Amino acid sequence: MGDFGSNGPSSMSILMYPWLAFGHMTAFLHLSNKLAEKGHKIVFLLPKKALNQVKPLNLYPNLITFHTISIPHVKGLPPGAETNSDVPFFLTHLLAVAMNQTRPEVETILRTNKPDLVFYDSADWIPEIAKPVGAKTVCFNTVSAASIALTLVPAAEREIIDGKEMSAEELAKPPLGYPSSKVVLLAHEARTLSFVWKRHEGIGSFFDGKVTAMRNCDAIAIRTCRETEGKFCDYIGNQYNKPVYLTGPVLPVDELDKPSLEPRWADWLEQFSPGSVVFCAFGSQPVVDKIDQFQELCLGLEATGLPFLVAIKPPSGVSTVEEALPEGFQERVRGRGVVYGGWVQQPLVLNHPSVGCFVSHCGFGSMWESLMSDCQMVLVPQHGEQILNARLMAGEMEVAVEVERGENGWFSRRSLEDAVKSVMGGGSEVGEKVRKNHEKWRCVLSDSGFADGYISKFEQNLIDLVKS
Ligand SMILES: C[C@@H]1O[C@@H](OC[C@H]2O[C@@H](Oc3cc4c(O)cc(O)cc4[o+]c3-c3ccc(O)c(O)c3)[C@H](O)[C@@H](O)[C@@H]2O)[C@H](O)[C@H](O)[C@H]1O
Ligand SMILES: O=c1ccn([C@@H]2O[C@H](COP(=O)(O)OP(=O)(O)O[C@H]3OC[C@@H](O)[C@H](O)[C@H]3O)[C@@H](O)[C@H]2O)c(=O)[nH]1
Repeated sequence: MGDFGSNGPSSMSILMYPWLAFGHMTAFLHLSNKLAEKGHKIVFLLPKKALNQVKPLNLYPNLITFHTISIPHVKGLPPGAETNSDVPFFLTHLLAVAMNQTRPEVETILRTNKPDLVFYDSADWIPEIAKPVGAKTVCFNTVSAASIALTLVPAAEREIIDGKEMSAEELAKPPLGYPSSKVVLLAHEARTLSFVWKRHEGIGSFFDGKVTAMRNCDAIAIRTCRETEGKFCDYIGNQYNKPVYLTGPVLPVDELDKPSLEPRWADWLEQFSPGSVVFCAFGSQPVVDKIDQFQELCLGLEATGLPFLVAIKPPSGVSTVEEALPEGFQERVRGRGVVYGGWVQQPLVLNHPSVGCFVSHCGFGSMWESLMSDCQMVLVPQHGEQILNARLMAGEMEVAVEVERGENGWFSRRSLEDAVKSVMGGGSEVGEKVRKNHEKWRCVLSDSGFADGYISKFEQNLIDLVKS
């Protein structure tokens, strides 16, 4: 085995197989770009339908090769479903079943490619098929260390009594030794965690899958940094008794220099004064279950009186965002407000000079992208890990405002309007505080040596792992 890496004569060959969700595939691809920049070769496995969307993000087509995988149909899934974007949230476990059925195809690819390393997050059987071909395995987590530490460590195991739902209080209890009292869930929020321990036929629970994935890998990797989540990473390392490699934020900074925002949005945003537009996006998968909450979101933005652009998937039960809009809404906001159900280039929109505020569901990818932008941030998290990310941003880092919710967990148009106005109007104490703190973090994170330092260390960790 020769020397590896940016300074060595030979490169590592790496296979990547992320969970079938755009938030995960994009994070894996950003990391692939960083490793390709250092001369390593990557074979990237993904479903056919995802190829067109992900391909433009490949900055090193000579080193990163896409290999499409056939995702079999599983009874209960919509016909042709291949990624999380095609599947309602409550059917996600069936997509995991479909991913498991790709094992024979992945095994053949592994035997042919014989990579040095395999990166995965959800396909917990990867170590079983990688070992025989001599590949080392890395479980690369694209979600926050805090959300893993709260629910996906051995100490978070729960005794599930079949047929009995866990109470919200039980769900909210952090595992022994959990290192934060701020990044936690309230009882009503913890209900969104019930999926973690729920058993499904053929695949067990989400908890079982993730713990197996992290127990059996050679190293755990997390897309985070010590400065924001050090104590959670240490906790995870101790729980699994294995190394935890950190990649840092892994954002495609150079791409932002390219003036390639689609003209339809560039032209639309251009009409408004600098920092005046509210951009709202809720990630790559359908997250708002209830049409009423979808409408409160629209009405709250309308009430701010500011120009706004919303990129969001339709709520459950309808197939287009237009069907879900409140009555008369489009006429009232014509010229200053757009709700769009398709894909927009989020990092480029966030960096457009007219955009001054980001209303986000607080997915971990969006969290990094917003930290690197100079937008004010309003958080409307929908599910467990997004709520924890929001606590990290609003509670620990104090860089954002989280929208207030009632006892039932619902937010109102008024609470959204208030949150946006608190960060967009001049002279608000909270608005100034989050702006200042955000600016401090942005300086730290965008320092040229910061991200590069993480990636260099990460590359060295991988080289040592492969040689071991
Ligand atoms: C099995 C079905 O899955 C459910 O949806 C899963 C979504 O999970 C996201 O990933 C995580 C979510 C959470 C969370 O909400 C709360 C937590 O405390 C921890 C996590 O962790 C993860 C996670 C962690 C590590 C890792 O390597 C991962 O790959 C994920 C994921 O981002 C998203 O794409 C999934 O849709 C769904 O609710 C369904 O009801 C379940 O049946
Ligand atoms: O219209 C869109 C929607 C999304 N995106 C991009 O897609 C990515 C979405 O990832 P997020 O992590 O924010 O959110 P998702 O809900 O899609 O992801 C999910 O899986 C990945 C985890 O890190 C998230 O925490 C989890 O919520 C971001 O990089 C965002 O810029 C677009 O570019 N355009």
